[in-house]
Amino acid sequence: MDEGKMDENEWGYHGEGNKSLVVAHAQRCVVLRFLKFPPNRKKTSEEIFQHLQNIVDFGKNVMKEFLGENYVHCGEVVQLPLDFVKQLCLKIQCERPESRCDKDLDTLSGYALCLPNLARLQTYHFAEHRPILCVEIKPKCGFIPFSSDVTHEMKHKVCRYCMHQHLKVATGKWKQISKYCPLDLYSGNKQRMYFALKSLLQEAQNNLKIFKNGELIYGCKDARSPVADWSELAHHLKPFFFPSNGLASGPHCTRAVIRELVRVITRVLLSGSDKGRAGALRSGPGLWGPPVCEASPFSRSLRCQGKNTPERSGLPKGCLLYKTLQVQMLDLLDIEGLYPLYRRVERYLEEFPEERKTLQIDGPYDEAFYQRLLDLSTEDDGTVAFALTKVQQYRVAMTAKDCSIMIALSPCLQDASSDQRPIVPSSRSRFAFSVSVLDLDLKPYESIPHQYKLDGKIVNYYLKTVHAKDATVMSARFKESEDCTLVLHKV
Ligand SMILES: O=P(O)(O)O[C@@H]1[C@@H](OP(=O)(O)O)[C@H](OP(=O)(O)O)[C@H](O)[C@H](OP(=O)(O)O)[C@H]1OP(=O)(O)O
Ligand SMILES: Nc1ncnc2c1ncn2[C@@H]1O[C@H](COP(=O)(O)OP(=O)(O)OP(=O)(O)O)[C@@H](O)[C@H]1O
Repeated sequence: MDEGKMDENEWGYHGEGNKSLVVAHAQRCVVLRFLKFPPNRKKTSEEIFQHLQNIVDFGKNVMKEFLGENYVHCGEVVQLPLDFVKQLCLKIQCERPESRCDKDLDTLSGYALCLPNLARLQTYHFAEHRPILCVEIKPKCGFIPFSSDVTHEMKHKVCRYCMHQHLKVATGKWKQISKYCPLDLYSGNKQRMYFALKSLLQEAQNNLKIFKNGELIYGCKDARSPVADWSELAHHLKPFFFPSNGLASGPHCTRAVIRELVRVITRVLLSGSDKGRAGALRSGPGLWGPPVCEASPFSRSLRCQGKNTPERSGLPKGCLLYKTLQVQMLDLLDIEGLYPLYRRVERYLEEFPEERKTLQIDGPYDEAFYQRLLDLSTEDDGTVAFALTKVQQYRVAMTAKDCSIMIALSPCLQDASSDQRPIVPSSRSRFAFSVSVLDLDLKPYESIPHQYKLDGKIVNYYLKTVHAKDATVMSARFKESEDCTLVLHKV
């Protein structure tokens, strides 16, 4: 990219989250990722450069080690002409969802991250001419805390995502409770994964997006987004999954196309032999939480039908979901056990503020930082060193709980042999695919008190409202509900 000759007309709005905004180049397979800030909390250019460089270093030295070379794209920090950034910001403003406009794109520093456009496969510089389908999933936390520091029994039964759903609906973030439960997706059991993916398709929230040739075709921007339209989605997907047609339109076609999509995504998620050192994190079997979340409609249904609890995670060790889960499980103590350790570090820093640098709270995220993350001991010897290791592990775990997985699928000819990428078959076609992770920005040290408060809020809300109601009406209602008999298809 020639940073000297930037033209805002060559770039278009691609998407954004809470902390960054992404624009994509119209022809080349690159995106620019800018930081966003609340209007009156601007940072200096130097701070922004350092923040972006930390993101790159953390990706290179930590996440690539844990998740594997091929899944992680760190990109590079680029300096752009300020005029270009200002014009670009004006150009894209009208496309931003209202709910994200509480923060402004950083137009003052001129710094951004330049990354491959993961919605258009991994060819870094030039767009492929083949059509490309890309599914982005933000799977969230895939396990139930196993820490003995957990004080609310409910946290050992219902996963954080399922509990949080109720608070999110109550505060108007989303309109309805999703049937998606991360534990189903991370189960490695094809039927549970199938159910999880279909639930995401029914209620995408910010956990699922689908792009066709780099354009968003499915997924909601905020609670005001129109309801998901499967027939429209199937219309987009039909040429990918049933290229030679022969399938009439209508509900039957829609179901068939969605089924194919879910099967292909399940297969891709279970694939992978990429190397990574997440295995170094594997904790003993006793440390694994229960394999199901009691709030998942899938497991409720099994219980209702008198069937056994599904087995523990059957994810293949090479797959990205497995590795991501291992990193998430660096949260060994749960926020309840971690918070007092954070306070210990805080007290130390209050006394010795100059030590913040030595403790690598704000980086550098180098090899030494990575090595310290591998110490999984939970024996507290009362030292600041122990507290710091757990704090840093927690931050990394939280990062893995909030990252997204991008799956890019490109149809390939039956006899294609030149394609170096792995292939996934569907009933009527085959796809070259790639899997990547995005949003691997290390969670800030400062967010720990917020996490602590939010955790209490989520659990208390769930206990007060949902569970109390559950206890009285749920058992009766569920017996009558059609949810009780899930139809399990062969996958
Ligand atoms: O706390 P959670 O689980 O709600 O996660 C936040 C996400 O909400 P979600 O529940 O996925 O809708 C939230 O996503 P949205 O802004 O709601 O799309 C952010 O990803 C936030 O991370 P950060 O503060 O921007 O670094 C996320 O905060 P972290 O907890 O990961 O710091
Ligand atoms: N390299 C990339 N290629 C293609 N699309 C990308 C890339 N990076 C980000 N995106 C898109 O931009 C969106 C926002 O990016 P990202 O998730 O990194 O933002 P964020 O503000 O850090 O998120 P969060 O709200 O989780 O903090 C993503 O959901 C994804 O659709």
